[in-house]
Amino acid sequence: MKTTITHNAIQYKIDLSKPLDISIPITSKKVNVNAWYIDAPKIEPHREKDFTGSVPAGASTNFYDISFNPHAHGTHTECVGHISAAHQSVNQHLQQFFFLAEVITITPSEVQGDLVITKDQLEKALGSKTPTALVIRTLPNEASKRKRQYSHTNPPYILEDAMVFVRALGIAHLLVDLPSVDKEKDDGKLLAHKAFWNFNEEVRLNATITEFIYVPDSIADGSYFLNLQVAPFENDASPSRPVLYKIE
Ligand SMILES: N[C@@H](CC(=O)c1ccccc1NC=O)C(=O)O
Repeated sequence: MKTTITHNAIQYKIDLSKPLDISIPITSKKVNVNAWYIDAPKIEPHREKDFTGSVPAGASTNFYDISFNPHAHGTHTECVGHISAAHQSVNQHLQQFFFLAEVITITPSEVQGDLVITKDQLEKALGSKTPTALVIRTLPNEASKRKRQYSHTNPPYILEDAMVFVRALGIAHLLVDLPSVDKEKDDGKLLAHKAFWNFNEEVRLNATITEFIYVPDSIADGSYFLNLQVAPFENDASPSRPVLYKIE
């Protein structure tokens, strides 16, 4: 199923029958990807006194309760509500779902014992491109990233001036394969989050950060259309399923 998209007076062809899903699903397994020092998600039959919501247990339907944390347990998209005192819901602020996106690959560099993504690396990878959405795949890119237990591992993160550069380019949606764009233990500074949303000035309410994506090696760097939607929870963050379509 092919379609032509006209965007800023340019025509792009994509094939809707060839979606490239870059989400990590949420399971109740111990090996579910995890960060921020909490247990695995729970997905289990609802239980009342003499009722278990499971067909094998005798119920007419499967009727499962789910308990998870969007920031800790899989691909999720967040808005400025993640760091603001005032409640802000990603479901309210993400109101368009197709964006021109660029996939880039970065090997974080070592700075003072941390692995970081620098402005220089982003500048080189993007060249003259100014997409609305930026998808960053970091190297190494083992498939085990989909199951990694990140707590206390000090994963790579994005430097503040690199994020100022992202904002200045007008990138409204940033997607990364890391648990956070900031250092795991930073005493709450959250410099990259704040730079991205322009937190101390005119806040970019409609801008989003998607964390815990996984971009398989089979997806080449380059330009795509991105379909980005969240489960409609009214919360700062919600599980999401970013899907790329190669521009043909
Ligand atoms: N680095 C922060 C913590 C943090 O960033 C965080 C904590 C819990 C859940 C998500 C977090 N950041 C996600 O982007 C701190 O050390 O206070």
